[in-house]
Amino acid sequence: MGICASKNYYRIVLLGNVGSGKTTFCKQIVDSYLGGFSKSMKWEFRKHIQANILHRMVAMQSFEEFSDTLEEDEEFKRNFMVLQNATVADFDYSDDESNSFVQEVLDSAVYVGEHKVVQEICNALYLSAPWDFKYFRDVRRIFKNDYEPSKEDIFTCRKPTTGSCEYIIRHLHVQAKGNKTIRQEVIIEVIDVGGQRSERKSWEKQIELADGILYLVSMTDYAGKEGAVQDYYSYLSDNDKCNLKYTQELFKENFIIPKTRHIPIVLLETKVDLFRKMIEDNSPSMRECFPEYKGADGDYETACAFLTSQIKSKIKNSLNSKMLESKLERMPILRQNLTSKTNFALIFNRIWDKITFALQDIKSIEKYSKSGQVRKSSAQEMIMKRQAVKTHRASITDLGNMHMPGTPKSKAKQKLNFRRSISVLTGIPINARGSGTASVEELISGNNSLNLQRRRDARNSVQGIVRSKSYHWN
Ligand SMILES: Nc1nc2c(ncn2[C@@H]2O[C@H](COP(=O)(O)OP(=O)(O)OP(=O)(O)O)[C@@H](O)[C@H]2O)c(=O)[nH]1
Ligand SMILES: [Mg+2]
Repeated sequence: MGICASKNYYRIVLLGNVGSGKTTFCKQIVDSYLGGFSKSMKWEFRKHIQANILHRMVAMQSFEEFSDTLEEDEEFKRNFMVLQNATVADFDYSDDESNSFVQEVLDSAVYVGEHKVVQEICNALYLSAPWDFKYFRDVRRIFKNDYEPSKEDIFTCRKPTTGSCEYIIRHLHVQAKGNKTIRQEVIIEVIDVGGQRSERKSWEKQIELADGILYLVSMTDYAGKEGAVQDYYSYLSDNDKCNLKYTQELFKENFIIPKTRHIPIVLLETKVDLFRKMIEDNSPSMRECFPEYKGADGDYETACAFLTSQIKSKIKNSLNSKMLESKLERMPILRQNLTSKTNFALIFNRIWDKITFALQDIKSIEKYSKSGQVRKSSAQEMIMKRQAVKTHRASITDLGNMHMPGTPKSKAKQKLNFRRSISVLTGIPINARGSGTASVEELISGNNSLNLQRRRDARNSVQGIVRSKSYHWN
């Protein structure tokens, strides 16, 4: 019997600094569990996507090359003025397509967006705000009368959260244990809140009602300059920052406050895709940001481990209880690119594995700490059990990869267990042969040759739409 045997309704609150990916996580939930994005939601996204691009274009005036072009190129200037009027007047340009001004704005956006000087600025700034600049590669598609945002556009669209949103889903939790596959249906309420300082007043209330916390940290925050409000969050107030120091402080605050003490916390490091690119391009290099960093340039694995230890070390130094020391040691850590079009139900199943582990573990941590002992981290326990496992990284799961820590034998076993879970979640027999065969990697990516309808049927039979109390987008 799993630990959830006596309970099947859980409230999980998503916490994390601004832009850490809380809402993106929820978009994946809507897409995989709640029937996808409705027409009205897509319409809202369309407006935000277009507005974000226009605001970016107008803000480019501060670049010298841009203002030079404005002076020299009459046509460019005329088109730019159209966009400036549209944003200054906060004109709802996508509301009435028959309006000639609407068409003018759409045409001007394509003209300016595709201009060489704009494209060059975008390329230079890309990694500072990929969620906005990515769209500049596609302005012709986006500024069209009949533009309907793709799933990828929606996952990329940035809109800061105000208030809170609840998503209630039915998830079939599948775990492979030994030779058995354990299935348990759980109803999970996922709560999304805003990360801005002005929004964080509501966190306390949400924490009080939570069974567990999924705490999100954006790995790209390592590049944020101390004290500076980064360009890419231009909507932020002076009190909000996106740099690692601030992110660490915020996590520490929430980790040590009495209200979260007895609540299990799972750490989800997000934007691994961008982080990998930034590390590989040395843009900026880890050493530039942390003089004490000893890893080689471009070494992604070492950079990941360093970042995680930075996040943990800040808390470690301010703990004064055995209970919290154990909790930190044993905190499950996950990594994921939240914008990927992977099969989110499978990813979520792995996340839920960790949450259930943490739910169960918190009780044993409390029991242990009463006797004055610190429980070893789960990885350390594993090391003791299997001498061959040499690194504490065993507790970190890179969700998007088939990253299996441990010895070749234990890896093979984990892979088999994982295949077994997937088999239940997708309805595909583990030993499927012929055209129905799909590798684990293919299943994760949702990219296999299996009949789509068959996959959909299988998914629907194990997951059910419950409801969402509200959305941000309609
Ligand atoms: N490439 C990439 N982009 C991501 C990832 N997670 C989030 N983003 C992008 O980061 C931006 C911010 O994400 P949100 O989900 O809105 O962040 P949030 O935590 O809800 O922010 P607030 O509501 O302001 O607290 C969005 O444009 C996302 O597309 C990721 O894993 N990879
Ligand atoms: Mg949000």
